[in-house]
Amino acid sequence: MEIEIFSTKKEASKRAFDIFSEALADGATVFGLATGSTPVDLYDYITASDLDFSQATALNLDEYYGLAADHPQSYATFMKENLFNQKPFKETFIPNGLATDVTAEENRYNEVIAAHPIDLQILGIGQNGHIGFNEPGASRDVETHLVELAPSTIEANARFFDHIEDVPTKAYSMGLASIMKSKKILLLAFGEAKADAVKAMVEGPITPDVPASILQEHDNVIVLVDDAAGSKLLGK
Ligand SMILES: O=P(O)(O)OC[C@H]1O[C@](O)(CO)[C@@H](O)[C@@H]1O
Repeated sequence: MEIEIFSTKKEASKRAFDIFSEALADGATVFGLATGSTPVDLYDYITASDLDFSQATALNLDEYYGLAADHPQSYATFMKENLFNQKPFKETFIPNGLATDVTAEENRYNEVIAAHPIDLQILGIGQNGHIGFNEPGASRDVETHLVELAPSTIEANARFFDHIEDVPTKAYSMGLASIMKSKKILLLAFGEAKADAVKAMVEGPITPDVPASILQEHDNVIVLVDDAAGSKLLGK
């Protein structure tokens, strides 16, 4: 794991943009993308750039169960508003939140991932150490699956909804096994609320209690943090 610490979120996001651009220039064609507040500045840099993704494929990590793609809080809508409307990709994939045949949807999305091996995966991290929606206790062997969201995740994401009761309690998510297949991983974390999760991911034992800690076993991971998120790392 390579860790880089920046004074501000903006500087870290600019570095993320540079890594993204280099990957594209080096021939990457499949990008794994994340939602949430973390990658928004990166997406702003991308939409303001002249990078061309018309030959590229995007695969998203997760989608809320029960939300239609055109629901205002769906991750499909988030991606359109923050990236795809301004920067069209050749093709984009995201789990179908309305799919009620869970096994069929898990299999469908696993086939999508198998057909489009991810060159560069962007990740955020939850305050409880989740990546994608792989909550504490998640098995490292699982691919796309329907997740029961942790109460702390529902609370953290309530800020995007009018009422906490509106936050879906489940989501389809790529599994840890799917994420670990990505050729390169770029994880971003900003703000003091992420400091404990970052420390546990980087310096703690590899444990299902901190799903992101499995990234210590991947040989091509870059972690970009701001000072606040990196404040508990040794040597800080
Ligand atoms: O970036 P945020 O909003 O802090 O969320 C943390 C992570 O949790 C998720 O919302 C769950 O997948 C990710 O999209 C995000 O990277």
